[in-house]
Amino acid sequence: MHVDLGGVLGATPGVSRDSLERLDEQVATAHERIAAGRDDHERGYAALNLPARVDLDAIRSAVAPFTDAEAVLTVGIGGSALGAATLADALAGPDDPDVYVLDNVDPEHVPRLLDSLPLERTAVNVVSKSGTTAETLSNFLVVREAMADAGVDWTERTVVTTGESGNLRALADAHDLPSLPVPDGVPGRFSVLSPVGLAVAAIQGHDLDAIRAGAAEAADSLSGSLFETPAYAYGAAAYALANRGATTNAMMPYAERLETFAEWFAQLWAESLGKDGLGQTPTRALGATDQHSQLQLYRAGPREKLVTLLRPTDRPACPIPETDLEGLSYLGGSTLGDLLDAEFDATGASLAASGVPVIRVEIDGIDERSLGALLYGMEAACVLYGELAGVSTFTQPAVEWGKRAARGLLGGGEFEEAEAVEERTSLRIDP
Ligand SMILES: O=P(O)(O)OC[C@H]1O[C@](O)(CO)[C@@H](O)[C@@H]1O
Repeated sequence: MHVDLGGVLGATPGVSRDSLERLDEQVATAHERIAAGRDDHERGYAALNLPARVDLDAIRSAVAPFTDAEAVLTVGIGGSALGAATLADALAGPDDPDVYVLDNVDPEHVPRLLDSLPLERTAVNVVSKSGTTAETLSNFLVVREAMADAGVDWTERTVVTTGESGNLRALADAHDLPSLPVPDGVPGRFSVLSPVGLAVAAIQGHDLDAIRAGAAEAADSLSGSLFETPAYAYGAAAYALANRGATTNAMMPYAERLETFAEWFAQLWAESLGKDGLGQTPTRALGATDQHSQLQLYRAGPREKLVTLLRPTDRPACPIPETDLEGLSYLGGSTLGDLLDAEFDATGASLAASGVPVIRVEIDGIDERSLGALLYGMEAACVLYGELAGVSTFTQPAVEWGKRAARGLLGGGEFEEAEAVEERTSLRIDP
């Protein structure tokens, strides 16, 4: 992962070179804290040890029964789905099994998806760290029943990734299902480089060692200075910009294969840093598509955005045929890759021209090694940002209120939150 901060110097809000150098003292202190957390394999920091600790052979042997699958259905939500989906969408090859994700409980979508799948040749990858998440467990019960109705033995088609306890662990043990651990001390949104994110990549036959090697390279690059560590440069600059008013971070990859990465990044950034009234709101965009929907706002709207432009430097070409169409001949003979790169550079310059802070992030290509480095790099950037902001990066207490309310509404116990839902204020306008 290569990071260019040129687009934040002199922007509004922006960060000067001097400020970055002053901030680098705090980065050195934060890095010591992160290194100490890693040395003690402390909760949260332990995620940054995964390249050295993940057992790739265990993943490969757990999914071995499924490598002939025509389809892979991941049943999980949040960190238990987005990492696997990011790797699957980025690395998908023409001969890979199709990958689907059930990370919502939509009563129309779920049965429609299940009806469309070859269930007897589908691998079900059910993932939940807690093993108690309502959406994941209810979806899995629906999937299990659909398989039974289709005469398919779900215990032959299911691999489980979960914690040491919980419903899923009990189910896996009761039916002797192939299962993988969610490593202890690793929050869901930081678990892509564990079995949580790698099981599907293993079923697809991707090079897990290359993913790990890319992540290990990024781990080795962590040092006490943002001027030597791309991940820390990104985290520190984003933090400094948020303090100066850039409270939105628009993650804009210029590659279709990285669109799901922007979703993964959104959970990482939002759930880790959104605390104590602080945080930077991640939004998702896609280059060049959203130049034609969002760019107007980015350039001429409220000055509260950082735009992160992400691209692979090595990408396929796809020649644009010569044409004599009026005003288009300039395109003939170049490639879609050239056009997309020109759009990337032009959009960066257009934002800079209107003083909007831009950070350019480049990866060598869209391959296992580059993805490993990018995912690890952004995790380390997030941990550093959290250290600088003084927030507890590895917890997400604010999500529990809604879970208790929903559980109470469905008769799953007495919860004051459920009563609060009933007592909500309404000002309903009917047609
Ligand atoms: O893996 P689990 O325990 O099912 O949780 C899924 C997701 O739900 C959250 O706990 C938020 O509700 C996320 O942090 C997590 O990634």
